[in-house]
Amino acid sequence: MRDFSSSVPVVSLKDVSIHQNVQTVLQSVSFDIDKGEFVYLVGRTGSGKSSLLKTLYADLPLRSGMASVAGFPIFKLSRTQVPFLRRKIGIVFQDFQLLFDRTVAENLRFVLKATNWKDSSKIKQRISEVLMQVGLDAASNKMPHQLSGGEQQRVVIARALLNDPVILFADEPTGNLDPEVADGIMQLFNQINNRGTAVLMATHNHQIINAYPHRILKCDQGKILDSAKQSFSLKDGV
Ligand SMILES: Nc1ncnc2c1ncn2[C@@H]1O[C@H](COP(=O)(O)OP(=O)(O)OP(=O)(O)O)[C@@H](O)[C@H]1O
Repeated sequence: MRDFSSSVPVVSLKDVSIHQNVQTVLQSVSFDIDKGEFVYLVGRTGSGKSSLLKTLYADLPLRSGMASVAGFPIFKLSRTQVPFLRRKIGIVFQDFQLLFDRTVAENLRFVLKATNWKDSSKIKQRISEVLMQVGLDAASNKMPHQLSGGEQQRVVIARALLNDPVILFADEPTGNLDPEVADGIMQLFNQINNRGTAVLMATHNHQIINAYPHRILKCDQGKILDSAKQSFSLKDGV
């Protein structure tokens, strides 16, 4: 069992409400995620998983409650602060969102340049490190369409790792993949987690949760249930 007691949580929510326009999607949300923790986010379609994740990476404004992510207070976070928050976190979506007219290396270089990396030898080295980490060191000069779906997802994960994030937010990262490919991606997330990066992953995939058990947060009727505090059934709405 790892000791998380001495560290400040990488995510801390106290009495937060999650909104989509005028709709309140989740209320009275309070939980912490510690450094290096792996947490699943489950719940039926429309229960608020993506809205919660979007709030945490400042794509949806937080309008009530106290929350910090990677050391940033995100209540009314100003637009100018968002890029600084995003440098401390990694985001992985189900649909890969790579730039399809550029090579893998150029996709990664684009992000490093946008986050103020200047030294071209350091850029090259970092690209090679993250591609190695996701098992794609030979794919640097390939175009995304020359890669399989699983490989494209690995590039997206490599991209999320570029700035050495304290937490990865992943929204259904295995949703479009075959079971074996999804399993490989899960193993990769676990390796990344074992190196100390926290993970919050929204998923509907029961098999994955059973194969790789971790703490579970469940969006349920406008509230969050936390497996660290109470037991609940996964059958309904995962
Ligand atoms: N862009 C949007 N504008 C307005 N309402 C939205 C928007 N996106 C989601 N919603 C609403 O917010 C609620 C929560 O949706 P959300 O996408 O967070 O659920 P989810 O649990 O991620 O669902 P899924 O498993 O299908 O991805 C739903 O009622 C949905 O209709």
